[in-house]
Amino acid sequence: MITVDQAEEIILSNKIALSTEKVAIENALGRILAEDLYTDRDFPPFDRVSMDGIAVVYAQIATGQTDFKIEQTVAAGKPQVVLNDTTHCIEVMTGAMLPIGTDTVIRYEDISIIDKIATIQIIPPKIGLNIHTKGIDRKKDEILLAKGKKISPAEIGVAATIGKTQILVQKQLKAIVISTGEEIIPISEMPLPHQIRTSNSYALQACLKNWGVEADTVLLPDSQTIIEQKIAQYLSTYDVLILSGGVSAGKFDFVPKALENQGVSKLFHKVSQRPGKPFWFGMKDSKAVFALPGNPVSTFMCLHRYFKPWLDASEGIKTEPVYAELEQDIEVKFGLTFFSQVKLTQTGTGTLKAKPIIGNGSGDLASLVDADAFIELPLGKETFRRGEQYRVWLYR
Ligand SMILES: Nc1nc2c(c(=O)[nH]1)N[C@H]1C(S)=C(S)[C@@H](COP(=O)(O)OP(=O)(O)OC[C@H]3O[C@@H](n4cnc5c(N)ncnc54)[C@H](O)[C@@H]3O)O[C@H]1N2
Ligand code: MOO
Repeated sequence: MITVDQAEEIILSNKIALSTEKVAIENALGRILAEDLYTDRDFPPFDRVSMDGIAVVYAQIATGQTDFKIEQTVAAGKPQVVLNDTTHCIEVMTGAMLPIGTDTVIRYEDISIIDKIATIQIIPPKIGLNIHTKGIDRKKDEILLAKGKKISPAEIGVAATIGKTQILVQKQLKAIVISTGEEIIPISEMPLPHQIRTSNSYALQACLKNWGVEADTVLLPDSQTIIEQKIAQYLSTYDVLILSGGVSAGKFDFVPKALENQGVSKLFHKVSQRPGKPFWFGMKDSKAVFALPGNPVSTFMCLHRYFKPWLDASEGIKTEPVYAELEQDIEVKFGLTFFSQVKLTQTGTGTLKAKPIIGNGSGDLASLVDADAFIELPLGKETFRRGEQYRVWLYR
């Protein structure tokens, strides 16, 4: 049996390459940028008036002049004008081009205007006030966004300002969540006493959706023939297969055998962890197969601990690890890495505190709603002390 770290290393060394496609900017939110974006002009593109008021020559103020005749009024969106007489001023609006010959803008709040004469009430302390200087934010042809970045509303704004109506992004993974088990039924049906509604299909699909992956779902019975047929079909259609159930030692746990028969190379089966010990992972060419143990807490944990880092690696995304401080001691006597469910709170100084939520094992799906994350308590220790910090895998 391999360790959690070994399992992670194998999974990360089997990331897949995603192709690219162009999408309209309106549909680019949450996608991964697949091209570098450059400024097409200076930011801002001209000396931009940043307050409504008058534009003057500062040297005139320095001589003691306070009254300035207004030559004209310039709105934003008008071509640049010229100040004809240095002892005059031009009324300017926020967003307008600074008139040629002027160097300072004085706000309406600091002047009075009577009969087209502006009188300065509050002398500006220096030249250049209230001007957003051409190119001060970014210069033309500077890199704005490097490829590999996840597109948030901030990236949409800068892409829009350089006129990107279409953006090159990574293609989204095509994923399918396959739940196996004779007892598993669609959630729309009324379960008989021996049946269970397929919560995993929906929980996993929702996690994937959160991570920008639209996944299909399917239920399969515990029939090796059907599982094999379907796996063959899905391997030709999807980039990644995520199975739940049928991977442990039971008489009807056909998933590992079915996968291998369909040419999926087993890269490991069983990880020294609780929950999720019977986790199976394999590849067929560039297709990845995560066969997760069916117990809902195991499935959920394995998806966060293994699938998400694999997705990030495949998309070229870097995510920083998050650590939390144990709020109480935990004893782990079973010699496996223990992923304890924890409720997180943040202290005033920013430290995350983790309070263990002890449920009734990996079948206790309801306990997931009481917690926020799994804290990873590594092999090699039996007592994990209050105040010690460990990595957490957040799921909300
Ligand atoms: N002799 C052994 N038995 C078991 C071992 C073992 O090492 N030796 N491992 C145990 C562990 S740990 C786990 S976890 C489970 C995993 O078993 P499977 O992956 O084969 O999963 P199933 O047996 O199919 O299901 C387990 C459990 O989860 C429920 N389930 C399955 N799918 C869903 C779903 N889509 N939605 C909701 N619940 C689901 C299922 O009804 C079972 O109760 O094996 C232990 N046994
Ligand atoms: O992996 Mo199992 O989840 O320990 O019950």
